[in-house]
Amino acid sequence: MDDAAPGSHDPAALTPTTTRAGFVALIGAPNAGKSTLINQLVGTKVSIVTHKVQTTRALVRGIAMHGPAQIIFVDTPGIFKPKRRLDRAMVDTAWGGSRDADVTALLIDARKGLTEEVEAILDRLAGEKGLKVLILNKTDVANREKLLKLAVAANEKVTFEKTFMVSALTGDGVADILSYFADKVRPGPWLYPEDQVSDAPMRMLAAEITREKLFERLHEEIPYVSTVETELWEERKDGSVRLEQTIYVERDSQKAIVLGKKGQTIKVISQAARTELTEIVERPVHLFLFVKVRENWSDDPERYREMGLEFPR
Ligand SMILES: Nc1nc2c(ncn2[C@@H]2O[C@H](COP(=O)(O)OP(=O)(O)OP(=O)(O)O)[C@@H](O)[C@H]2O)c(=O)[nH]1
Repeated sequence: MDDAAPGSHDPAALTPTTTRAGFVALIGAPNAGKSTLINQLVGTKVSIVTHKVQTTRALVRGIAMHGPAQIIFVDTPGIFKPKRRLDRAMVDTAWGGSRDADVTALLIDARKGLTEEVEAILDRLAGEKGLKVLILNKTDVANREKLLKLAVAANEKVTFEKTFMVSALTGDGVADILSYFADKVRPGPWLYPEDQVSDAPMRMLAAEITREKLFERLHEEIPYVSTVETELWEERKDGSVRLEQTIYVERDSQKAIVLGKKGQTIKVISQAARTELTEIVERPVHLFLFVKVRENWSDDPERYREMGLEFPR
C-alpha cells in the first residue's frame, strides 16, 4: 500500500524517512581557522591548511555524517577587502555560498578579536537572511574574559541563534557544533553516498596539496601568482596512481624560481606532495610536475571556472 495520502505529490510523504541532510557555510576572515575546523568536523583532510592567508581559492566541501544526518560543509574563501579581480571573485563566491546554505556559521579568531575585517563581515552578515551561528575559535590560545566580551559584542551586531567556543586545532567543543548542525539540517534523503567524505574531485584535492607545498617552500610572491592543475589522474593496474600536474606561473623568472637550481626546488615540492597524496589515497603515487608560463592567467575566465569561481565583471 502507498504511504502517501491520496493525491499527495510531496516526495517526502512518498518515501517516509528519518534521514536529514543540508548545507552549512563557514565564513570568516582569512586565517580564522575554517579549513582546520572542517577537517576536524569531517575527520579527513579535505581542505588545505597553511599558516598563510587566502589559501582557499575554491569552494571545497567536506561531508560529515552524524547519526541520521548528513552535513555538507562549504569551506568558503576568506572574506576580505577585495582589490584584484581574483580577490573579488573569491569574496563573491564566499557570500554566494552563504546564501545557498541552510546555516551560515561565522568563525572568528578569538585571539585576534574584533578586527576591522571581522567588523566588516558582521556588518554585512547583519543584512543577510537565514539562520546564523557564531563560532569563536582558538580557545586554546585565547583569554577567557576576552572570549566572553567578544561573544557579547558580536551578538549585539548580528542575531546569532547560538554561540559556540571551540578549538579547531585540538577539537575541543567541535562535537557540540556537529550535533547542533545535525539537528538543523532538513529532513530528507542524503545527498551523497554515506562513505563519501568529500565531493571535491580527487584531481582538485591533489592540485590543492601541491599548491600547499608550493606555499610552504616558496615564501615570496610566487604562490600568489601560481595555480596548479591536475592534467592526468590514472589508476594503474598495479594499484598505483599516476598523476600529472602543471604549475602555472606568469613569468619566466618565476618559473626559474619554482624549478630551483638544477631542479632542486621542484624536486622537494614534488616529494612532499607525493608523500601526502600517498597517505591520502593509501596507494603508491607517481607524481609528475611540470612548470609552464601562462601570462595573465589571473585575467582568464577559464581559469576561474576551473577553480569553481565566478568570473567577476
Ligand atoms: N591555536 C590554534 N590555532 C588554530 C586553530 N584553528 C586554526 N588554527 C591555525 O590558524 C591558521 C589558519 O587556519 P586555516 O584553517 O588555514 O584558516 P582558514 O580560515 O581556512 O584560512 P583561509 O584559507 O586563508 O581562509 C593555521 O595555522 C591553523 O593551524 C585553533 O583552534 N587554535
